[in-house]
Amino acid sequence: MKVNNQWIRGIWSDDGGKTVCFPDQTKLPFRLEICREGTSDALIRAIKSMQVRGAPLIGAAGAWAAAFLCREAETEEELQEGLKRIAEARPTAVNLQWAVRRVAAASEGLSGAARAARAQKAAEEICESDIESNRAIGGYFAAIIEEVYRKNGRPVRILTHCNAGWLATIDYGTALSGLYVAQEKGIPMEVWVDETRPRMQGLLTEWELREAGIPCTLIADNAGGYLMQQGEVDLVIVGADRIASNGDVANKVGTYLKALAAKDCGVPFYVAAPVSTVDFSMAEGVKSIPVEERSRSEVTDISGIGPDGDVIRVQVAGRETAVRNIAFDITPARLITGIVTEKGIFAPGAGDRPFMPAPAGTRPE
Ligand SMILES: CSC[C@H]1O[C@H](OP(=O)(O)O)[C@H](O)[C@@H]1O
Repeated sequence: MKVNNQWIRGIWSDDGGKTVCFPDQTKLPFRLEICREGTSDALIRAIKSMQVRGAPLIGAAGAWAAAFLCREAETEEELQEGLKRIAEARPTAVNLQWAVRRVAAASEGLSGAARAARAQKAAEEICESDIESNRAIGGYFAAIIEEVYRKNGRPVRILTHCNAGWLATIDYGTALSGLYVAQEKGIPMEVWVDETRPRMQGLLTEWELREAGIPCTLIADNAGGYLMQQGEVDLVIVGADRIASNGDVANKVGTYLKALAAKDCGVPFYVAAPVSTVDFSMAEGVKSIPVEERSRSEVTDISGIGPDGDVIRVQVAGRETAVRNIAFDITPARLITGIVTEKGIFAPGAGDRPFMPAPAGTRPE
């Protein structure tokens, strides 16, 4: 995306893979600071601290970390231990484990500079395919937005949770990709943006949409159900961190509650994600997908801008307060109208079994 006349991606290399650059998302939307890192350890830290975040972007950063590791490791043991540390940096987004496996497999059997070069090529391929997937996802969801616009003849009112925009990927995003494509087609929209406690990723979505000129309104997470009940939401679109084979979806905490409200109010509820977010080894998600629990400080403290314009954190709950910081929840397939992937839209809640091994010769429409 272009920001302040500068082309920026979730992560990119401008020196032939020696280092990678990425916006520090812990400073956004208050300050746009570009980080530059060239070691696997630095990228592990960036993933854990959420300087880079969002399932596909975590995968891409993990791929680059694995590529850096392939040029750092002096023994096979060091390599395998490092790959494990990268894959375990955050547990819920399956894209991370998937990307590390892809890079490791691509460079297996090679050594030295040849291994490093092949690993880097695999990381670059993962980044490029992410852009293509997201553009395709955007095309499918933009068609749904357009259908609502043609039917109602007014701006389409869309609610989204967390951030699944270009900041969560290499470019375009997943949930927001359809909005960007719809905007290119001249379809008017008005977006309700959940602030998304505790990390407030909704502020990233609001920043993205405002920079893109798409009208949006920031709301408290708990207001979404009321807006749906009052008929002020035409569509809900969210991202995903892991999708089980039956279509159960792990996404930012609060997504499940949005899906329940949408079901109760008859509002179509869509999930947008590349197929790399599907965990084909997992038959169902509600009981099986590992849900990350993060530090208490993300709940007890909140970031903001101080009087002198610096990013500061203030404490909103006491140190003696008991806290559980549950970072994701699982939405059952039965609550999901459609999962928008680069290979099409699937409705597991309506019986589609797109991620189960389809019988030979058949493919869900
Ligand atoms: C395009 S996937 C974005 C997905 O990742 C986010 O989690 P986090 O901000 O903790 O990395 C959130 O679940 C988004 O929907």
